[in-house]
Amino acid sequence: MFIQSEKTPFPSVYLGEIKGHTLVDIGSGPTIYQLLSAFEHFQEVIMTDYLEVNRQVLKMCLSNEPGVFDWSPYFEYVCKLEGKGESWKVKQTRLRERVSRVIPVDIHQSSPLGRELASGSIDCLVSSFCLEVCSPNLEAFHKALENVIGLLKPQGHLLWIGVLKESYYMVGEARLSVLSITEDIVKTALSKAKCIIREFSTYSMTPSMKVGVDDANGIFFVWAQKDAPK
Ligand SMILES: C[S@@+](CC[C@H](N)C(=O)[O-])C[C@H]1O[C@@H](n2cnc3c(N)ncnc32)[C@H](O)[C@@H]1O
Repeated sequence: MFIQSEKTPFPSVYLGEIKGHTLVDIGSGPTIYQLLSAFEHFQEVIMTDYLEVNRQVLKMCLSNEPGVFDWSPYFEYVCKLEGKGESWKVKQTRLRERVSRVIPVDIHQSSPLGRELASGSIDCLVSSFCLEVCSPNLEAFHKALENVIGLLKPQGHLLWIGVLKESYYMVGEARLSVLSITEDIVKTALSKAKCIIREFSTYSMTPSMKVGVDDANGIFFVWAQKDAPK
């Protein structure tokens, strides 16, 4: 899934309001599109996934091994949006250099990154289509968000993309269940996880995007900040 335009998502990332040392992508899957703008504002980027097979694909992609998916149109498009006249190849090389590790994650553990990264140590998290897809019920979804937010420093940033009112999606012949969530559910979960919403926007699926691989209604984009302890 790739939706990025002049209006969505996260214009603040382009303005450099969100920056720091470490950016961690939670549940990266085998994809890198979700980092193409945000990574520029951090010195170290860490990608994560639950599945070893996805971590292997990412490592192959980052070391430019033959036969990996061609992300060049995505790089080209993001370079165009950023409007700096930069070559997509330069950006691609920079991303490869900036990602220091691809490590396991389990959002259902109280320390989702185990011993690799301690709670309260991260400046910014990105996560796309992971929490709602990997949580069996609402209680697990709330808890997973709390676990993930626990990784952030006080006032650390969360850049979160998810799907609204989706109950399934297809991967080949396999029909995978998704926890169907609404905008209100996302906002309540953020409040329970002691986060302040800085931006919240939604994108409705157009009829042309409804091609039978899922029953999603829309996408949400959130920029939230972990509340500092009083
Ligand atoms: C729908 S994919 C999203 C991948 C990618 N972020 C994207 O935007 O396309 C969900 C990802 O969550 C991972 N996942 C599954 N169980 C998980 C868990 N318990 N904790 C963290 N990630 C998990 C899956 O392996 C998968 O790569």
